Order: sequence, then structure tokens, then C-alpha cells
Amino acid sequence: MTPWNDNPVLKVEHLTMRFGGLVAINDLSFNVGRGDITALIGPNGAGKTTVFNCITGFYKPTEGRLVMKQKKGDSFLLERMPDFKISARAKVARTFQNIRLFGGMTLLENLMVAQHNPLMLASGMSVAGIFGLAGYRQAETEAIDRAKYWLNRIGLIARADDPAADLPYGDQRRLEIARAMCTGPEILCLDEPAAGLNPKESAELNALLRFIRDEHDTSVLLIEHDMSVVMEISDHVVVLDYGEKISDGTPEEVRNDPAVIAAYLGVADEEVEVVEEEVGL
Ligand SMILES: Nc1ncnc2c1ncn2[C@@H]1O[C@H](COP(=O)(O)OP(=O)(O)OP(=O)(O)O)[C@@H](O)[C@H]1O
Repeated sequence: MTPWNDNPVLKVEHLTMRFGGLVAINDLSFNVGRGDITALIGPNGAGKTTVFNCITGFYKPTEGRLVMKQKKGDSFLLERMPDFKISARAKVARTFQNIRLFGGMTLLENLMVAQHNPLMLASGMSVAGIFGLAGYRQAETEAIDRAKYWLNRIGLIARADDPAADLPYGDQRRLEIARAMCTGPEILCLDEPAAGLNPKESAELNALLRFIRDEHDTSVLLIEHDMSVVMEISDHVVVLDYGEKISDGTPEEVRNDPAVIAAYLGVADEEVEVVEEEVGL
């Protein structure tokens, strides 16, 4: 019962990332199931962000392959591509631990910037845009429609013309995800999307991620420390510790895996029961 191995959208194969003498990721392999929400979890410093940085082209892995297969069958070796092609051609989008919106721009403008590439192409690198030719006007209308669609989805259409910096924190988080969705990704990589959210904002985030998976046929890979979010929305959980995979399965399977409990408690596997008793788990 490992459906993520049947037709994965991304195969991480023997990934290793060294920084000088430090081995941040060591021979890591796992699959991201097509149409799944996959969570990458692990204690601080386990290597989760490094995996994201390899997938999205910020780092070139020391060893290993990252094989992305799109719905229509096109395959890409992400470790061989520059980061702008990973987002534009392979269709991998990402958000960061810290919010990176353009605070002085309106919500609508933030979502339009995300569609800069197709708009530039439609403009013939500006000529068609300057003269307002039909092909460009159509691309621009589509981009605005897409931006409005996502603003509606996240319940912020009424604030389309407000500066993004004026939004409460939870709304800014969802606006970032909407911006990533405007690029039409096949995989959406989210680095700690629930960090700093209150319970109501967390519930809104969960609903948005389920909607993206179910209605937009987009696979989601997320790093998350909030276990309630991980357990509630993930189809598949991969657990890292010191750059190695220590568990891989359904939320229920990893929750009960002694190796995972040991890693989070910071003790050896065989000491788990003793420590659990001591702390009243
Ligand atoms: N650019 C870099 N240069 C040197 N070491 C790095 C670099 N990036 C990450 N590391 C190291 O790699 C290891 C894994 O870090 P990483 O940020 O991937 O962990 P993480 O699981 O995302 O942690 P956290 O949950 O705290 O965000 C750490 O020891 C970190 O110091």
C-alpha cells in the first residue's frame, strides 16, 4: 500500500548534498505521489530546506537525481536545470519560510507579477504589448482573470487593490500560495506554510491546500513543523533526521514509528519507552 510509488510526479533518487565537510543530505530517496499532499518532516537541521533548495535549483546536488514527470508525460532532470527553467518549464513552484510578497504592491499586482513570463512572451518582448495587439490583450485578460480567480478562492477579492503589506499574517501566507498557483505549477513546494498561524488561519490553510490538491490536480510537497497540520492533510509523510530518511509512510504509520518518536525526543530508539513514560506520553 504505497500508492506514491505507482506514478510519482517526482522521484528523489540517492540525493546527497555536502557543504564542505558537512553532509546535509545523505543518499536520500523518496517519491512524491501524483496528486498527493506529501509532508517532509524532521527535527531542526534535519535537511528539509536543503532538499527543497535542491528540488527548486537553489543548490546543485553533490550527487543524485531528481526526476520530475509531468501529467502529459514530459520528464525533466531537475538537477541539470537552472532554477528559472525549473519553475517555467518543469512547473515547480515554491514559497519560503519567510513571507516574500511585494509589500508595497497591491494584491492583484502581486498575482500579475507571478505571470510575468507568459505575458512577456505574448508581448513579443514588449512590441505587441506597446501597440496593444490582440494576442497580448488576450493574454493580459487571461492573467487578470486567473489572478481574480485565486483572490476569490482565498477570500480576498474585496482587497484586490490594497497593498499586500496591509494584510494580516495568515492572509499574506495564503496570498503567497495563490501567487505560486498563478504560475500553473504541477508541484507546489511550501516551506512551513503554517508557521505563526493561529488555529483559524491554520484551518483556512488546510482547506486551501486540499482544494489545490483536489480541484487543481496539483501535487503538494510541504515542510511543516505543525504536526496537527501534517497529520490532518497529508497523504504521505517522509521523515528526515541528520540528512537521512528514517521513516516513510502514511501519517498513521509514521506517527507510530519508534524511530520517529526517538528522533523527535532526541533519544536512542531503545530508550523511547522509558522517556515516553517519564514525560507522560
Ligand atoms: N548553504 C549552506 N552552507 C553550509 N551549511 C548549510 C547550508 N545550508 C544548510 N546547511 C546545513 O545543512 C544542515 C541542514 O539544514 P536545513 O536548513 O536543510 O535543515 P532543516 O531541516 O530545514 O532545518 P529547520 O527545520 O531548522 O529549518 C544544517 O546543519 C545546516 O546548518
